Amino acid sequence: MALFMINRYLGEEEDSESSRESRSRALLAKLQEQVKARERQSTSNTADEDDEEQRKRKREEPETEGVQSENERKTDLTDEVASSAKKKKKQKKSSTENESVNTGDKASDNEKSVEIPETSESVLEESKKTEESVDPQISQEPKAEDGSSQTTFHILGGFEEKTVQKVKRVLPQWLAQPDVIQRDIKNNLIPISEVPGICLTLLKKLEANGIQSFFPVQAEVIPAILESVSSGLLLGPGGYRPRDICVSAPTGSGKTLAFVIPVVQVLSKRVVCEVRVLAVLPTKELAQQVSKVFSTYTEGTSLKVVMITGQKSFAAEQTALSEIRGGVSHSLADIVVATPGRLVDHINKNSNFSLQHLRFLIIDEADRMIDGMHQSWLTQVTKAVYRNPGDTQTSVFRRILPGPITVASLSPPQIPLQKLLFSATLTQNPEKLQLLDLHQPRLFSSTHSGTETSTQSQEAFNFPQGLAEYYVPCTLSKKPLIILHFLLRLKFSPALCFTNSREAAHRLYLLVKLFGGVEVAEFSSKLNPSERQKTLKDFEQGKIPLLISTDAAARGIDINGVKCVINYDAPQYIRTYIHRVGRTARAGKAGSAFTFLLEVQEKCFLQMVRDAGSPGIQRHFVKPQALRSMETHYEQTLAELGKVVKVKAKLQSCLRPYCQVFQAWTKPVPQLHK
Ligand SMILES: Nc1ncnc2c1ncn2[C@@H]1O[C@H](COP(=O)(O)OP(=O)(O)OP(=O)(O)O)[C@@H](O)[C@H]1O
Repeated sequence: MALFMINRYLGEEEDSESSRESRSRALLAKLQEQVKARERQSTSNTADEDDEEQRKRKREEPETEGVQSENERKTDLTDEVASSAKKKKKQKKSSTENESVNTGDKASDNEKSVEIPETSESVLEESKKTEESVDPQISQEPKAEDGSSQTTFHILGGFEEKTVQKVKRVLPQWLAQPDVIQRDIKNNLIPISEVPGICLTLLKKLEANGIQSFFPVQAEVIPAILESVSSGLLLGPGGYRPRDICVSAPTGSGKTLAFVIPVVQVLSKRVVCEVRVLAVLPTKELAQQVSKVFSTYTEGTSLKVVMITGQKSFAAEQTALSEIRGGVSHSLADIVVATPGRLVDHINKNSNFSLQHLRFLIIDEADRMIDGMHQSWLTQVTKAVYRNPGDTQTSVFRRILPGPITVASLSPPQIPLQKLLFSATLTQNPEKLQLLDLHQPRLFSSTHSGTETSTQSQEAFNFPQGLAEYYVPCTLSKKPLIILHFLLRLKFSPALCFTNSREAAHRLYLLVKLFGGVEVAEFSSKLNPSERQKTLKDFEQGKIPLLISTDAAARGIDINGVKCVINYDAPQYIRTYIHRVGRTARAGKAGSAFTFLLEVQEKCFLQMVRDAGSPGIQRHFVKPQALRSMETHYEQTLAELGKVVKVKAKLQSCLRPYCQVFQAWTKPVPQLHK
């Protein structure tokens, strides 16, 4: 017996007219009977309503001239069937109040299925469909009077409307149930002496640097890292592998010290200088910042911190990393702070740079570092860590890639590699985290709704406790005026203002400078590293009350005393927003963030911020009268700016050929090979 019967639709011409006619009539008669029977059953009220509806529909249908055609009569009948279906649906609805959305949708599908069809064939098909969905009893009946089965066409690839069920996120246990870190810094300070395991030397250093108490993230994470080295400080028993640690805590909550303190303490017991800590950060500025903190806490010890970010020449970095003594390379660095690009360069081109003794791999701004994984820096690091040296036999230990545990794999002792991840916006995307190849990770997070989050479609993040968020409804032309109003009238300074591009930052910088009355500087990748460093220093020291920046200063940069962050251009991504506004309200202090929004941006932006778990963003409206007195001068400044920009553009086009010649001159001469 055939499993499927396939009926081919042969078109109207192919079908015999008479048999088709008789079949139609038979079925319609049957349907008519059933409809009447159902009508009798239904309550008079509902019948009245539906009749009225039907009459309305009929009135709406275009009047056809002449005698009513066969098709129209059939359509009327089909409508009757539909109306009876509706009645049944209404009855059902009233009886079961809490019917699911799906049921409702099916019913609406039924309604759709009785829309006026064009051919008699489709009339039959449609009426049959209606019957099937309305009443199973009726659906069994469409058979011709002679008892022969009906020809049915199964429409393949039809588009039925279905409500798509919202997919609930199911997070792995470690992500869904993290160790909770308190968000409120001020009320959860822990005196440094109360945190177990920290040596006296470090406690003294902390005090000397003005740290009396630990912030919540430090009080939780420092003991956890110290505990993970307790079963094998540097060299553990075979198979020993501590859990990797992930930390997701708000911006400015003190994550840097949370890894610097335990790592320095662990390393203070080392005998031979080898690269045991590698901290990878996305930008030079951040690497410099972290390197500075490491240097502060390693001062007075034999531990060496080396930064490889490309700020110095490759050769200079090579010299800082290792030296050759007695024909053998010796490491001069215990802690290496690097940017991914330069790190990969050293792994591939510097044969004396060894990561075979690496104990801690610190990935700060971890979500950003995962996104930048296209450079495959992590794969290169892992390869370098497990690269077997030539003298494997004579080596005290042999480092092999972790794999299935066997007696053989457990016997030789080896240094475990532990990953420490930090971010204010650590991703919960398991696919992305998979790239990091974490070992039994343990998460510390201040997103309290660990389990709730798992049911949300969007990730929730951490916002600093002291942050007040505002949005400023404005028009494009009024944006610069509002900035000037904030700085000149409301004295919102020091203020860090973000734009979405270098060009926008530069234009705004020129405009504010020409307007006068406020010292302003710009910060972007256009400046060279030393210029950037100087600008940040001047801003921090209060010499510049307004710094206009691209997202180059959005992440991780710790500038003391920023009172106000202004999003001149609304950020497109929630992560960018969180990092930008996180440049204020740091270390438990208060701060404000203002986001300028055009009317078209408001709805989406506010939704995005709310979905991300913002405690609340308020409206800050700037009255037009407040700006009026500045308008004339502003118009003049705009005209002046136009001239300046034109002159600059001309100069640039004139200078371009000279620049090209100069570039050609300064290009290194290719080496001639023999
Ligand atoms: N225990 C502490 N007591 C006082 N100040 C502290 C303490 N810990 C950190 N700080 C200060 O808090 C500021 C923010 O710290 P840090 O830069 O480590 O924050 P973060 O969490 O890394 O922020 P981001 O996510 O923006 O990078 C720094 O200026 C730091 O010196």
